[in-house]
Amino acid sequence: MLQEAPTSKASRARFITFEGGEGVGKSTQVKRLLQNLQRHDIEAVRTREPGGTPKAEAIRSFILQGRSESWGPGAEAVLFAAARLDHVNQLIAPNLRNGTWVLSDRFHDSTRAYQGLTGGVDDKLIAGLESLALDGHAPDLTIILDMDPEAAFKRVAERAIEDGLALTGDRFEKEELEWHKKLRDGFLSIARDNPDRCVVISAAQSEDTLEAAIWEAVTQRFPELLRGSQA
Ligand SMILES: Nc1ncnc2c1ncn2[C@@H]1O[C@H](COP(=O)(O)OP(=O)(O)O)[C@@H](O)[C@H]1O
Ligand SMILES: Cc1cn([C@H]2C[C@H](O)[C@@H](COP(=O)(O)OP(=O)(O)O)O2)c(=O)[nH]c1=O
Repeated sequence: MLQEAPTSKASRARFITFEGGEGVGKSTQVKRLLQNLQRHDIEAVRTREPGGTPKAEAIRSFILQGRSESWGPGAEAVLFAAARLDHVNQLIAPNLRNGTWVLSDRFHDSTRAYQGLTGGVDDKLIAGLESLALDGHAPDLTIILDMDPEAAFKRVAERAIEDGLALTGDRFEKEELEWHKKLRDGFLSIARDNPDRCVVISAAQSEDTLEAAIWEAVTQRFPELLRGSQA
């Protein structure tokens, strides 16, 4: 009978998540990290939350259009977890099993920060939803992009003007500045509580400088990348 070769720790596919407030540059940096990994011959995919699978994208539209707002943060935490469960089962776990690295623009820390620490949902409910939805697939590394929310909004507005785009804003982007400051503190407290998994990087730098800082954090955490040892 054929036996699967054991995957060595050095060659195991990694799951990396990006977290932080609105407009700090997560999507931009997820794309850049994907390219950097591919340049090092690492198979990788990028995805996002809420979303990543057709069912989770349906939940994303429902929430971000504001249709669940009146249900309150507890019910919204359940909806985000339902989307996550499908995302983990259908996309994240199968890719990791096949040796493909997964980069996700937001993941469970967003529920913890938005619905839990900022929205006031009980920690026990958040923890229960987390263990249900993750099913053992905690990220290997979480990059938290940190920035003063006022400066981030200014940057997004300037970029929108440069690109001739209208600023719209979804359900959460419309919250007050104080709320966004609390959210920032929430992400920083998650980083303090999970020092082995989380790295905080200042997002108040150019896209290129930030990309280099993220690459340094990723290669420090996974030195096998520089040895070119993905089996
Ligand atoms: N380091 C940066 N400096 C200046 N502008 C940036 C930087 N990173 C991203 N942007 C711009 O800010 C806006 C939000 O970036 P994005 O990557 O979509 O953020 P997020 O995914 O965190 O919401 C975009 O217009 C993007 O081009
Ligand atoms: C994954 C997740 C996202 N969210 C919120 C954060 C964002 O406001 C929104 C996702 O919208 P998105 O447009 O992806 O925001 P951003 O570009 O800032 O990442 O959903 C939660 O409140 N809880 C969650 O668990």
